[in-house]
Amino acid sequence: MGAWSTRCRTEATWRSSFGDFPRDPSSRRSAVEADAPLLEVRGLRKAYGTTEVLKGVDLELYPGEVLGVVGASGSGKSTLLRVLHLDEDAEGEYRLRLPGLEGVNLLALDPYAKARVRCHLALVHQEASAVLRMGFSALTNVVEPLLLEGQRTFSALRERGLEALARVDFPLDRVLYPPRWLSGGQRQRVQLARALAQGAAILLLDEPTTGLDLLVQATFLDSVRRLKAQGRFAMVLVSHDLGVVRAVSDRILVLLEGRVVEEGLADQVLEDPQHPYTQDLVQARL
Ligand SMILES: Nc1ncnc2c1ncn2[C@@H]1O[C@H](COP(=O)(O)OP(=O)(O)OP(=O)(O)O)[C@@H](O)[C@H]1O
Repeated sequence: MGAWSTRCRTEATWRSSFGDFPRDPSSRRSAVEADAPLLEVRGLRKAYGTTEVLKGVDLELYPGEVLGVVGASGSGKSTLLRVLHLDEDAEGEYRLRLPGLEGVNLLALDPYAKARVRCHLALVHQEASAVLRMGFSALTNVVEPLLLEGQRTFSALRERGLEALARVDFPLDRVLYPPRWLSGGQRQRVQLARALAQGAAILLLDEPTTGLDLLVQATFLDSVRRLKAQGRFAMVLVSHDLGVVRAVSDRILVLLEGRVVEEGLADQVLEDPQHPYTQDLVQARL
């Protein structure tokens, strides 16, 4: 089997291959050394026509950490997430330190191989319709990755979906509602539950709290923090809101016109910003 043909190991396939799914996800990633990046990007370039939007971005994401990405409107944050989710072609190197993918530059894979790798990556998008099927129920949306993997036992799918939804505090009396009947916060929880059911290693969050009222934002961020504490995912969080980024991020990366201009521990970047743009950003928030 070529490296590119690696399959995601959701709970269902894990059980059939290895017995009980490990409850502590860190044991599931024992192949990943704690001090080595889970995700590594080098010299990432992305252009639309003649306009270069990402101009040589380097970044690392370590197991269990949350990397916050901030920057001005148009600096390339969402483009970066789309490239990380393998939705866009780009130049450079992008590696995931996961079994079967060591040494593989994901940007060089063909579309079919990218689709297989994508099951390690999950998106939570400001616009739920970018991730969810708005006409299907919340529960169907959550178990869809398992269906695509070949799971057909209704009771097992239902149990797995309900478990994922409960884990992110989704109201279980609404699991049969389609997303268009749900509130913004509930839609974001469905996306989180889907990522859990999928067994993704990396969660990519694009402005996940934009448009939510403050209380809903706070409870959503609590769920994200809990998933982080449980070591469920490593996460890249894009937000224009420094408060949101500070609430959950271990490190922060600042993008300006497609380049990383500052990077460091969250407290360090926010309390002692070095680049004039970051200084303005922090100042503007005070
Ligand atoms: N599909 C596309 N075709 C052409 N240009 C695009 C496309 N997608 C994004 N761009 C351009 O790339 C640049 C970066 O866009 P991107 O959405 O990544 O920025 P951003 O930092 O996420 O901005 P915002 O905070 O406003 O969402 C913008 O100038 C945008 O117009």
